[in-house]
Amino acid sequence: MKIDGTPYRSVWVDADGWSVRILDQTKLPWQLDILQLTEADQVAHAIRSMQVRGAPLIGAVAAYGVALALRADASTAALDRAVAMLGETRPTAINLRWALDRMRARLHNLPEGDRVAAAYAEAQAIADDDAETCRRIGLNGLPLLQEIAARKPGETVNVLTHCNAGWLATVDYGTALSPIYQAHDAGIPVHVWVDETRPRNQGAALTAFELGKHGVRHTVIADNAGGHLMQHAEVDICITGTDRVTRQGDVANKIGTYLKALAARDNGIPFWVATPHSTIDWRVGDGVAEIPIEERAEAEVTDLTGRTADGRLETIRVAAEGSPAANPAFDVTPARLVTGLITERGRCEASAAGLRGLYPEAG
Ligand SMILES: CSC[C@H]1O[C@H](OP(=O)(O)O)[C@H](O)[C@@H]1O
Repeated sequence: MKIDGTPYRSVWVDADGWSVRILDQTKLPWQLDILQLTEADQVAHAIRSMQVRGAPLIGAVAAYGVALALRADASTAALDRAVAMLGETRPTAINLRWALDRMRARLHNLPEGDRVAAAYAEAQAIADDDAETCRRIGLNGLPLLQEIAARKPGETVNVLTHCNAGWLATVDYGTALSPIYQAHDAGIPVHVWVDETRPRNQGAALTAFELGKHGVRHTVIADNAGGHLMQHAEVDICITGTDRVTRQGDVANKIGTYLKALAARDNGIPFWVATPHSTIDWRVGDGVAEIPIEERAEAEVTDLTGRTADGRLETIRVAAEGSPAANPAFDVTPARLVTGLITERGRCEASAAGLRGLYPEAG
C-alpha cells in the first residue's frame, strides 16, 4: 500500500540483498522510521517490542530472522537456536509458529552451503504469499460490502473494526481492512468506525493512519462506544482480523474483540473475521481452553504514549500511582458469535465443516 504516494510493504530486503527493513510501528503515526535489521536478535526484539506486529507480519519477519541467523552461522545448531528464540517472542499468533515450522522444514535437511540462499528465498515466498493472500481476502470480502451498499443505495456503508488488521499487520493489503480498501477503490461510500483499541491503541494510531493515507472516511472511537453505535443502527457490519482460528472456528484476536462480537450478536449485526490460511491452527479445537493468551507489561495499561503539542513523543502515566494492572493482549471469540470467515479461498461459516469446505486438504 502507499504512504503519501510511495508504495510500501511492511517488511522487505534492503538493496544490499541481505539486511531486512521494517517500519517501526511503535513510532507511527507520528514518525516514519524505517529500521534496518542485520541480526536475528534484532528481529526478535522487533517482534517482542511490537515494532512489527500483526499475526501475518510477525510470521513473515520471523522468517527473515531465520535467514539473518543462518547468514551468520548456517549450522543446524544455529538454525534450531534461531527457530527457538524467534518462536518465544509472542505466544498467541499462530503465524509465528507456522512460518518458523515452514522455514525449518525447508532448511533442516539442506547442506549448510545451500541454506542461506534457500532461507532468503523461502522468507520471500512467505512474504509474497501473504501479500497475495491478503489481496484475495479483500476480493472475497468485497461482496459483503457491495450487498450492504445495494440495500441502501447512495448511503454510507458503516463498518466497525477493532485493532489494526490492515496492511501494517501483514506484508501488504491487510486482512480486515483489505475488503474496505477494495470497496473504497470500487467507489462504494464506506466509513469505518475505528476502535482505538486500548491499551496500545493500534486502532487510533495505525488503522486511522492507514485509512487516512488511503482516503477512506473513518472515525476513531473509544473501545466502549461500539455497542452504543450498534444499538443506534450506526454499524452495518463488523470485520476484524485474527491471530489464531481454531479448526472449529473459534477466533483469538486483540483483547476486546469478544465484547464487540457479543454486542454485534445482541444487535443482529454481522460479525465477520478475515483470516489467511497461515492463521488457522488445525491442531486446536476449543479456543478458549487451548489458545495461549499473551500477558503483556502492566505499563502498557498504566501508561500512554503520544505526541506533545511541540511534536515530541512522550509517555505519561494515566493510572493512579501504585495501582497494579493486568494486560491480557488477546481474547477468544467462540465460533457461535462469528457470522463467518473471509479467507483467500472464499467465505465460510465459522465451523469445522465450513473450514474443511475451503481447506479439504486439512482433513
Ligand atoms: C491481521 S492480524 C492483526 C491482529 O494482530 C493484532 O495483534 P498485535 O497488534 O498485538 O500484533 C490484533 O490482534 C489484530 O487483529
